[in-house]
Amino acid sequence: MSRSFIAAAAQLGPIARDEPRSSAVARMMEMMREANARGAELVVFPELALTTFFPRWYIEDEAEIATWFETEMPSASTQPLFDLAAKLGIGFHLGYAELTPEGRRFNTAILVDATGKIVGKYHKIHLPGHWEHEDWRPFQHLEKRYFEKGDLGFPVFDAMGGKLGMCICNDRRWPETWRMLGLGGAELVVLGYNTPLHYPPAPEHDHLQYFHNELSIQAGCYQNGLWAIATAKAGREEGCDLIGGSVIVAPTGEVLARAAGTDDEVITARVNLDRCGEIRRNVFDFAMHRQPADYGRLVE
Ligand SMILES: NC(=O)N[C@@H](C(=O)O)c1ccc(O)cc1
Repeated sequence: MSRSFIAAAAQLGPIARDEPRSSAVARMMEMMREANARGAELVVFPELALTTFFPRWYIEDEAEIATWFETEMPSASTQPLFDLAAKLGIGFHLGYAELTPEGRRFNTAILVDATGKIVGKYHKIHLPGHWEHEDWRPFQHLEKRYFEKGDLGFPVFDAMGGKLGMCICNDRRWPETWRMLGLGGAELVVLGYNTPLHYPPAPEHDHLQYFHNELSIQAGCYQNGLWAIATAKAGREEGCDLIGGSVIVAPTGEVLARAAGTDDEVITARVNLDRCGEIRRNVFDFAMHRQPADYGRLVE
């Protein structure tokens, strides 16, 4: 497979609380067709792409919590997306809430190859928010309540003629995420996010949400010499505004494509994995310049 290909971020607008998975999947299939018509070989969908962002609600009933989770993948409602991808010969990345056969709950992302086969899985490690209902918040962010911390580390997979890694939403703000993926040899990191515009613990930073999104992704790309495709679930979802700003970023840190709105929107750019060398053979040649003996405090 060529190491230079067109890739797409397929940003989703809001998903209503009562919107069935089949509807979200139909919207994603329409965007997959558009991406394919624009020559894309890889489509990146957001975090928790099959439902509304349910961690904004406090739920005690275990049976009700379970309704937001997938027990199999592909499932009956996602099979059409897998079938279309295989028919078009296009790979994709998808985020969803996973309930394992052992009863464990993860915020999960998968990588699916051009034949419709799952070739990689990641469980979100940096879970933001809180565990219990907090009255003072206008909406909750209960990822710590509903998900276990990921147990798979930061794996890197052979795909698209190169090395691909994944992270999810809050992970993108942590330099350690990008460094772990970079050290693992990742040439492209794909990720999805659900980021509220209003940040209740520090509302004075609300106007910086788009900036901090790009700052984190651009720094991660440049400092590790890799590509990123970052896709939002965006728009006013059940009264909560989520940022858009999906981007495709080069190893130089340059933004090559950026979503303009906060609804369903496909953006594309050519990704040439060989361009990682522009950075990895120069300023961030890890073997030549990195000094791990002096970084001990990082893992204390
Ligand atoms: N889905 C996520 O991981 N979202 C987080 C993020 O974008 O970092 C996030 C943003 C704002 C909050 O108030 C809480 C969590």
